[in-house]
Amino acid sequence: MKSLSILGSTGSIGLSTLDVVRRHPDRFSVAGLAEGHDVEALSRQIREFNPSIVSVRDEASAAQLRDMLDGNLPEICWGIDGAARVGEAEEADMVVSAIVGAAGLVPTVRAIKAGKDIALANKETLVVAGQLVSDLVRKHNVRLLPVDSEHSAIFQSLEGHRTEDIERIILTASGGPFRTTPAEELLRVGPEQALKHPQWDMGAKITIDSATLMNKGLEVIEAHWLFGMPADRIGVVVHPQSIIHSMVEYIDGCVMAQLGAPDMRAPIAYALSFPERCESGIQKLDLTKVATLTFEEPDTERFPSLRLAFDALRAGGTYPAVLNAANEIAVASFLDRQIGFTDIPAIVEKTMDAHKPENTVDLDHYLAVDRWARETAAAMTL
Ligand SMILES: NC(=O)C1=CN([C@@H]2O[C@H](COP(=O)(O)OP(=O)(O)OC[C@H]3O[C@@H](n4cnc5c(N)ncnc54)[C@H](OP(=O)(O)O)[C@@H]3O)[C@@H](O)[C@H]2O)C=CC1
Ligand SMILES: CC(=O)[C@@H](O)[C@H](O)COP(=O)(O)O
Ligand SMILES: [Mn+2]
Repeated sequence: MKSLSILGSTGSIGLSTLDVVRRHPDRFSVAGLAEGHDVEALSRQIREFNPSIVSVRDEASAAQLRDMLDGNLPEICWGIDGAARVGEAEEADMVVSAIVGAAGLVPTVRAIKAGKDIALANKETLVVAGQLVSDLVRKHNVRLLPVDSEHSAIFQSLEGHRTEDIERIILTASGGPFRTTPAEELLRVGPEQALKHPQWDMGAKITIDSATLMNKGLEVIEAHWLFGMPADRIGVVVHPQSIIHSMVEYIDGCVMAQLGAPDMRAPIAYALSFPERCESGIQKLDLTKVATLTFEEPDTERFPSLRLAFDALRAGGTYPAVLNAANEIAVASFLDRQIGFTDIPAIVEKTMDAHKPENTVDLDHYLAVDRWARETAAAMTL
């Protein structure tokens, strides 16, 4: 039996994770749950999965939750410290890191320091503090298993192969809802159009990132830290059907790929049950129904965010943390209709230009840079 703490349990990844857990009561149990403000949803999860510790956004939400529950109460905490305590829970064998944004960094770092294996959905953790997190994973001898669909595909395509035989890794991108939208129309698109992802049903922030191609940029940086590949050996190809989840090309020209229906329960089930596999509930792939798989070059003129992420990775140091924080602020402002779609990469680029880079592996330093970039980007949204 593997006991899980799920950080971000009421979100898209959290719900898919709990669906996998529900299918395997003999295999997985829930030690802890952490989320933000959806106390109602959390109370239902507590009744079904009986965790011993939970966390919500603030003290008021904790009081609200306590009033909703009767019988055996779990320990109730709040804030980032509360989420981190859920990750550190003694009975947890593995932590599913699925809080959205850089808010997931501290709980993930503390879970690693507590010796927990990590199933990582929260890509921002590696974008902000990739060197620190990689060092801690080695130091505490824990497993960092990818949940992100592309990285799970690469992880699976690497199995049984030697690192020195890899030529490059190739991330697939759906291209998002604006793949064929002309540049001048991108000036006018709003959140309701950007939130219509062609293939995946996900939280709002990552869905906007998919529309700008920043999601792919963040994933390039995530791949760099997970698989030790330099920027020049990470490729991106647009594949609108999202059936091939990513690929590894070897030095002999052979390419290994992982295919499947676009449903996050597959990579989640793989991370939870690794090195075994378990039934995930996804639809079986019928290639005769898919019929056509197509591929295109990404357009970094219309979608500069992908280029900015490669720039940040090549520049290194604290640049990726700045890229991420400015993007989080710009995406939130776009969702609030304060700025337009094309302002998102413009704000990220200007914030990066204003940054004086530093090399650091210190958590507080990363957090200070994150705060600076948020303030700088926020001033541009007014
Ligand atoms: N969705 C997907 O298919 C994929 C997602 N990912 C990554 O996984 C992560 C989660 O994405 P997704 O599930 O879509 O996001 P959602 O917005 O759907 O869910 C986010 C979860 O995090 C919680 N949360 C947000 N802020 C805080 C906070 N400060 N403290 C505690 N909990 C918080 C939310 O709680 P509440 O809503 O109650 O506030 C919610 O449970 C992201 O990093 C994303 O990039 C990666 C690959 C695919
Ligand atoms: C499901 C998943 O892993 C997402 O990151 C997905 O890849 C987003 O699709 P895009 O390829 O459009 O960014
Ligand atoms: Mn992905």
